[in-house]
Amino acid sequence: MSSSLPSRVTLVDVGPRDGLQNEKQAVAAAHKIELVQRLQQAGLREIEVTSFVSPKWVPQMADGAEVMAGIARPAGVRHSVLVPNMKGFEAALATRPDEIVVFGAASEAFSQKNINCSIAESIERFAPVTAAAREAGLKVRGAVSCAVACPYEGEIHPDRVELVVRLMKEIGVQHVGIADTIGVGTPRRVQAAMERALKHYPLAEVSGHFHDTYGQSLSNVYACLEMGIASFDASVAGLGGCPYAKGATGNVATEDVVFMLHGLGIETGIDLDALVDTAAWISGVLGRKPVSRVANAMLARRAAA
Ligand SMILES: CC(C)(COP(=O)([O-])OP(=O)([O-])OC[C@H]1O[C@@H](n2cnc3c(N)ncnc32)[C@H](O)[C@@H]1OP(=O)([O-])[O-])[C@@H](O)C(=O)NCCC(=O)NCCSC(=O)C[C@@](C)(O)CC(=O)[O-]
Repeated sequence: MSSSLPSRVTLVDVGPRDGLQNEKQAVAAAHKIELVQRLQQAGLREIEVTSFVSPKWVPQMADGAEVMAGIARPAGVRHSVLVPNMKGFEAALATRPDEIVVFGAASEAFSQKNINCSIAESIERFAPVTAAAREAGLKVRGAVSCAVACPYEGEIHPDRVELVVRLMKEIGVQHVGIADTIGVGTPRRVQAAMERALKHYPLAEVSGHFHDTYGQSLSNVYACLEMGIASFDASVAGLGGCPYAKGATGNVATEDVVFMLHGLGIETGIDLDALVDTAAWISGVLGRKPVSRVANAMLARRAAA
């Protein structure tokens, strides 16, 4: 374990994709485009914009091409999109993402529910996608869902995380994101999963993706910082959930992570006030308050001033 924490951390805001994919109400493409714009203005340099999946499975992401076409593409900001297969890749490629994300799972049952195939079949699908993306000059990230536990199978052993990580490495995936899909992970269990990823990928190419269902996500981010991991997914206003993990709440809120990191003296390049404005804005669009403790605290303090 590293003795000092990283001096700089990269946050990937997954709010436009993971955050909105599970919304019951229709969210206009124009609002998604504005969300990306506001995140960029708040200093986010990595944004997961949308996914190119079946609109029958995830209707909320059916406007991926429109959203990608509508966003500004300033230099220095990386825009990623989720891709499950070659059909998704071809649609994604036409929108010029900087990065694609193939998404597998350490649980067979979740793989079947989420992408309608086994883990082995998913790797077979990801192999040509990864090769084509790299050929096109795009970076390929891999997400490993259910790295701690699965909503259908229960606890997942780190051996199973390592297996998927190794298979992703073998097909040329360049980065792995270790995901606690249902947010039951606690620091030592998350570290155990991360250790397996670090057997196959360097520190700079491993990230954490923690849902906050049981309120553990910030502790898990901290546990990973102690290992030297310096990249995390987070979702503005704590938006989100996965349609195939019922009851799972959103990712750790970006504002909460930024507040903790800045408190630790770790740079993010993110303007917390502007981020809180964004959290308030998108929550207003959705007709509710942000889930983020930091956003609510800062908004209450502003209102009282
Ligand atoms: C993977 C599939 C497509 C397989 O779905 P399938 O039904 O097995 O696919 P298929 O190849 O048999 O095709 C069936 C139909 O889907 C169409 N199709 C096939 N592929 C595509 C595509 N890419 N885009 C658009 N359409 C597509 C295809 O053209 C055909 O259309 P039809 O002839 O019936 O009209 C489906 O299961 C799916 O779309 N699943 C969506 C899963 C998803 O988006 N889940 C949420 C994201 S993952 C997540 O949130 C977890 C993560 C990453 O955040 C980390 C964590 O926290 O765990």
